[in-house]
Amino acid sequence: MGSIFFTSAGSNIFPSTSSDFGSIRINGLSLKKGLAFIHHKKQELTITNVATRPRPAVFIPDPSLPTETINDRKLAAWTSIRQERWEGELLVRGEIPLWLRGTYLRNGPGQWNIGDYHFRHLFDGYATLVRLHFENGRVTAAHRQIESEAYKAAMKNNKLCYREFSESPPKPNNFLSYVGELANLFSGASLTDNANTGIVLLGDGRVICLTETVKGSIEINPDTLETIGRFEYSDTLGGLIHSAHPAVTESELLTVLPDLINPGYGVVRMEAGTNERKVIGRVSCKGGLAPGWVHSFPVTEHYILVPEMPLRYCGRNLLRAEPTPLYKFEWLPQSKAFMHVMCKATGDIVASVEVPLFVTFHFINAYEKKNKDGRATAIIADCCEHNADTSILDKLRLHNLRSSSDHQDVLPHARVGRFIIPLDGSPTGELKTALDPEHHGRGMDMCSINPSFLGKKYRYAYACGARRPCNFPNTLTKINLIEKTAQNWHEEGAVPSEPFFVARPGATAEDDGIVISMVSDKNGGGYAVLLNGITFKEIARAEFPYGLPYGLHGCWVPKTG
Ligand SMILES: CC(=O)/C=C/C=C(C)/C=C/C1=C(C)CCCC1(C)C
Ligand SMILES: CC(/C=C/C=O)=C\C=C\C=O
Ligand SMILES: [Fe+2]
Repeated sequence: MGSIFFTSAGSNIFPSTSSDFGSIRINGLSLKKGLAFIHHKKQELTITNVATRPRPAVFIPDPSLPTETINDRKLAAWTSIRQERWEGELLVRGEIPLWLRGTYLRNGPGQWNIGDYHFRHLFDGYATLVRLHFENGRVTAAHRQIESEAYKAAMKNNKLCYREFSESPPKPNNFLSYVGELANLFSGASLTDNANTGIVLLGDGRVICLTETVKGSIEINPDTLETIGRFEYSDTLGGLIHSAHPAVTESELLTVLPDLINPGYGVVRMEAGTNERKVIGRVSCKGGLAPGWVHSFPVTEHYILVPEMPLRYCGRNLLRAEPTPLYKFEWLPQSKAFMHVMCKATGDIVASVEVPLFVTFHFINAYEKKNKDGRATAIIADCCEHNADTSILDKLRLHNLRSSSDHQDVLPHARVGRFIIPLDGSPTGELKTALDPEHHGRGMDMCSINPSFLGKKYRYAYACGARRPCNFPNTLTKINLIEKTAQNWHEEGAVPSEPFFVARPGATAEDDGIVISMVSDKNGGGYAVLLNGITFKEIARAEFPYGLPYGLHGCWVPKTG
């Protein structure tokens, strides 16, 4: 697959690709080779390339391009991107604050097919990056595929070549090749590097896309979205899997590496400006013979928390080529659930407590509860908790996302789960419901906070909630964890992605900023919505000339100078 720029092609512009991604067709205009910048004016667009601007044109989406139509509702969210890359200026409705200067980057699975072969799970898709650049109240946008080895090999060979979240290349047909497969699995050679989940700005300015395989750490250029290459860890720690959500600050990156051979979890720190992870400590599994799934983990000012979910890695399922109900995992309630607390400075485990069974992808935040002498007596850790029910994983199969109608209320219930982990040697911790889940429609995932409050006592969380009936979270919700209330944003038939908080420079109030979310609308279109962080009311939307697939997580690269 060649790189895709818009090229002139008579009166229509097609991406210069031989693939069948489809195309955005712009009539009545011929552009020189290069990136197109598009300014909308209602239905009319002005297209400019770098050399000649502005020239009027009308954007006509190709009606033959697929979007999912369910009961008259078209939704791009669960449909693969239609071309490998695009760049242009968006039509802004409303007013974007002038202080908002910088780039929002969002990662997520955006291509769920290899030719005619269709992936089954949301998490399988090849990574698509989306970029929104805010300056002077205007928004330029782009999307581009991450060129992971897994993606390039699939496109070149027209078949699946690596193990994805739920997909595996076909089973070997004889014993010898089975042994080879085993070796490839345990050396990591057959694992995907499709970095389709997280995206972080390191303290040194590098931007890294992540998935749960260590090899799937890929550096990208935040301006062009170009894949720079694999982020090579310079240490000799190895490790095949890690959390998709490291805790990143200006000075360091902390992450957890589940260890399947010697069941437990390694906790490491990588100083900004280096590629070297150093071990902080290790915690052994308390229940079961395999570690629990660690999609994310919470940190406080002085501690790293390692969650041990009863949804555990399963050696048997890892080896299977065909999918199992819980993919690479198994639900082992008898193995119980634990929270481990590790001191950041020493690596010592200061608490390892049994907690009620839980299922979470995303921890929201955590902080230390202190007594009047300033000593930490407990840790409070909040997460998007799926009521200890693993069925959410099945609901995220593309077939389910594409086929349920709006009227079927099939999204399992979720809540803000609050762990209270005592530091006084008690053997158990608590798991409570932080606020009445009715306030957010009993849907809860894809959370963010004001990043300055990471690890500190905080009041506000932003997340996707539900307006029922629905089959997927369909609201943006601002949770006040002190008042135990929520404010919700909803647009009928639309699917918003993770609300991402950007603080106003100089702000002192926790919620003084804006919240960005990318929305797939019911007509097959898409836009970025901006909400005022305080009022949680919409202040602007920037419309794409096409609908984007659903994405997972974002990061913010501020414009300096
Ligand atoms: C998108 C998301 O939230 C999670 C993605 C997780 C992935 C791609 C996990 C991949 C894995 C394998 C390919 C084999 C080993 C286990 C595991 C890390 C689950
Ligand atoms: C999209 C999602 C859950 C939605 C359910 O409420 C989870 C995504 C996990 C990976 O980042
Ligand atoms: Fe995630």
